[in-house]
Amino acid sequence: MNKVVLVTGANSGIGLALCERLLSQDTEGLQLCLACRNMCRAQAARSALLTSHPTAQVALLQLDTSSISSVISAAQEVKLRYNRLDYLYLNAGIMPNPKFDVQAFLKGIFSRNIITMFATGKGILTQKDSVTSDDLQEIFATNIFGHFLLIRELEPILCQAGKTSQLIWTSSSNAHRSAFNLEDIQHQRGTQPYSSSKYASDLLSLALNTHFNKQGLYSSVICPGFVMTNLTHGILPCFPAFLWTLLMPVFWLIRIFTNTFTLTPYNGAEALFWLFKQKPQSLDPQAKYHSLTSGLGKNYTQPRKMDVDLETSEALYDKLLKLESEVRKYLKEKQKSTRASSHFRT
Ligand SMILES: NC(=O)C1=CN([C@@H]2O[C@H](COP(=O)(O)OP(=O)(O)OC[C@H]3O[C@@H](n4cnc5c(N)ncnc54)[C@H](OP(=O)(O)O)[C@@H]3O)[C@@H](O)[C@H]2O)C=CC1
Ligand SMILES: CC(C)CCC[C@@H](C)[C@H]1CC[C@H]2C3=C(CC[C@]12C)[C@@]1(C)CCC(=O)C[C@@H]1CC3
Repeated sequence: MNKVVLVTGANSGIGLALCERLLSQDTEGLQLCLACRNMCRAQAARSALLTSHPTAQVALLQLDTSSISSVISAAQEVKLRYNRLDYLYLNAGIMPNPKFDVQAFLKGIFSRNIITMFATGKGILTQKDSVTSDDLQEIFATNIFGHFLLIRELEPILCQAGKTSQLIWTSSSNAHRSAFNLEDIQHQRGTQPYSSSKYASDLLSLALNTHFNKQGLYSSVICPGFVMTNLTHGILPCFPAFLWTLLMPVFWLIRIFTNTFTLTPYNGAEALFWLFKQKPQSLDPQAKYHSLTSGLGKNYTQPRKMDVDLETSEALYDKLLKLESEVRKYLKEKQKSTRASSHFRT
């Protein structure tokens, strides 16, 4: 039986690099499913993967993690197509409207915190969030809640007797407890919705382990390091892509001091790929697995304890369950009113 691997946000960056790496190690024994919001970009990614691995099984799935109805129909489709799901990579993520604080950056360069600043981006980035058509904060909906709903919908194939499945979150070193507030889990009020959403994924992963390990479902969190992708290019919009490339020698230099500058999607996918090869029972639920690249360009994975606790993770889990039931109620009402309006039209 081939293992089924589903990757969200698989059409570019770290997600696509992971798919490439998975197929490079095992073309025959895998059924890869690229879950993407844009089917043209998904098709292009599939073609690229099939060019280097012509015999691979690569399927596409339309999934917009920021949309409740899209998540629910995508999950239905997965359950129809597959009777097992061995790995679910929760990788799709956004950091829209980032604001880079040049002053704080320059101050950071001449401070003791320079390494932390380069490793985590702490203190130099803020974002402006928006609201989705489901009335959720967009970053929260895309990076965490859509994925939570997906897991809940896929429970029947993720938790099967006698089998284990793995959930693997692409989190970030930018996840900070200080950006997260249990009273405002969507981060409606602050200026760091990205950091808050990533910290929430760290907490949620811990809670999922508490609730699902007995049923054979395990959750882990990774940090890809600082990788040049569409997401990071958006941070300095005045910088065209070629200028980022010109900065590469500077980044290689910085890498000597902080091995978190993985820089390429291939390197950033190291921990995602490493987790694929591990026994889930051997993993630490309180660790974040970091993709790291040494000054000489060698990739490796290192676990580091997360700043999370069981009590907060449980509290977040309860809030997400509550939001889930509200959202389902809202969806039912929306469907009822669309049915009624189409009835009147006919
Ligand atoms: N690059 C970095 O330095 C770091 C990245 N990360 C995380 O890594 C993950 C991958 O990002 P990265 O590869 O860097 O950036 P990319 O922008 O290249 O990849 C993000 C992927 O997520 C997809 N996506 C975005 N929104 C949605 C949505 N609503 N529904 C479905 N898919 C969606 C994008 O699709 P589309 O092409 O259609 O936009 C894209 O395929 C993210 O979770 C990010 O937060 C974490 C730490 C550092
Ligand atoms: C010479 C200068 C133009 C260099 C600027 C560097 C910064 C733009 C980057 C240094 C560390 C980076 C970083 C991120 C974004 C870009 C930096 C701030 C992230 C916050 C991107 C998203 C993440 O999830 C974590 C990254 C940590 C490091």
